[in-house]
Amino acid sequence: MNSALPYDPQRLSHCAGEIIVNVRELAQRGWTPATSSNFSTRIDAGHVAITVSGRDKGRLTEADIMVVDLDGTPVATSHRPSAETLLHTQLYKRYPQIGCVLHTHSQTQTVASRLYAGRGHVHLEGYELLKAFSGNTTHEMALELPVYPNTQDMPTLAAQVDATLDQQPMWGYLIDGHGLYAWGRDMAEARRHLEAFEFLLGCELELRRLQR
Ligand SMILES: CSCCC(=O)C(=O)COP(=O)(O)O
Ligand SMILES: [Zn+2]
Repeated sequence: MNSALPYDPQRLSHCAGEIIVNVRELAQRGWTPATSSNFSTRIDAGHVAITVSGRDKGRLTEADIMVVDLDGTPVATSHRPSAETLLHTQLYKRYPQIGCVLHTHSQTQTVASRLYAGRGHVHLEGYELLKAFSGNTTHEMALELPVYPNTQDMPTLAAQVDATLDQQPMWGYLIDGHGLYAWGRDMAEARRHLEAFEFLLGCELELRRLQR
């Protein structure tokens, strides 16, 4: 380990590479329009690799990934971390086993967040794809995906997320008119959860359209 840094730079390089490759694929699907979205992976118990604020997430390079501690304070960099860093670090702080947090702004996620904001959640039931969420072994179950009001006040939003996590385990949530957060123990699991939410929200929107 480089003694000048409180984290392993090789581990940061690995995390950055993983974010770049995966986010490029998500961006190609149109899930990160207009510099939106943010992404992070855990470096170690006290440090997180996260995207720099305002960067084009479809064209990320290692220079677009920085380090914060679990309070969201930049470490050994003058870059500004994602405006939504607290929504990432609250999960790493609360769950030592969480290794990756992904936030995207696909059209499906955003439209669903608008339609279900009044209800406060999207009810997902009976889908085989519910088994994509770790811990679920059958389609014979229901999952409530929370929808929180959008705000620029991250501590308020984080407090609402924490209040839900006190009541129920979950792998993601929507923010009204904004997008989706999903997470997992590593990039593969977080991405599986993100893709499952995207697919299931698309099914719910299509069902609504057909039932009109
Ligand atoms: C232009 S998108 C508005 C901010 C946002 O919702 C987002 O996901 C990106 O913010 P960041 O600071 O992480 O670039
Ligand atoms: Zn966002």
